[in-house]
Amino acid sequence: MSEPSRRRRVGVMGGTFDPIHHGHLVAASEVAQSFDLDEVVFVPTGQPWQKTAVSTGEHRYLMTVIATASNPRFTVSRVDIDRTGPTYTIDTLRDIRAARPDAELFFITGADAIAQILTWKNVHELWELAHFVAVSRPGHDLSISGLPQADVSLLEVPALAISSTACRERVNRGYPVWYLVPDGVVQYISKHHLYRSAA
Ligand SMILES: Nc1ncnc2c1ncn2[C@@H]1O[C@H](COP(=O)(O)OP(=O)(O)OP(=O)(O)O)[C@@H](O)[C@H]1O
Ligand SMILES: O=C(O)c1ccc[n+]([C@@H]2O[C@H](COP(=O)([O-])O)[C@@H](O)[C@H]2O)c1
Repeated sequence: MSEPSRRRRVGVMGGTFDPIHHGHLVAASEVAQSFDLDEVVFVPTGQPWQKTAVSTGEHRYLMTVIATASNPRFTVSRVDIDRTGPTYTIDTLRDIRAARPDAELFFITGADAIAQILTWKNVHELWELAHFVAVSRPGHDLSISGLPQADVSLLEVPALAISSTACRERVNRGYPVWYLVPDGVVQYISKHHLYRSAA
């Protein structure tokens, strides 16, 4: 008798990625290992409605492509930057599911993002579309109290105290971001003069 075929397991790493840094990449890599994922799709936000003054979607998309290019399991989706209006994860997951109807989805968030999830649009429908994996992040308590235990997992990942905000501020002050972000992203930021006038 043949074994039932295993469903493809796909991680979805949503973020503004302004810029993408090694904290994002380590989080995705650790979840891929722990949850036996076949692919992690990085999805740069289009218009993140809880943030202000972000770089253009094209800059953030291209930096994400550069940062993930060397990992054969990492891909990048344009679904959020190509959709007009504010970015909601409910739409992200519906679009990713439409493109991969047979896949089991795992949405990856940091401790700070999961703490805010009850403010997200249609939060109670999110659990039907994906399993959520909340990863540890320095400076943030990792807790899922108040969230459905069966739909959210916690994962401790190597602590990288890096944020996009700190990277932007460093560039703005003329400090290096080598080794905080991938080398190609350092060069992209320099080539396009990102983060120079406003952090
Ligand atoms: N160093 C990190 N360790 C673990 N998770 C992280 C880390 N940095 C970001 N994340 C998670 O990655 C996702 C996308 O994060 P985002 O693109 O907003 O980066 P950020 O560094 O938090 O940006 P900003 O400083 O501009 O708010 C979120 O779920 C966030 O919690
Ligand atoms: O769906 C929402 O209402 C919602 C509100 C805030 C953030 N999110 C998602 O959370 C992910 C991380 O967002 P951010 O703003 O921390 O980069 C990203 O995929 C966002 O689209 C989603």
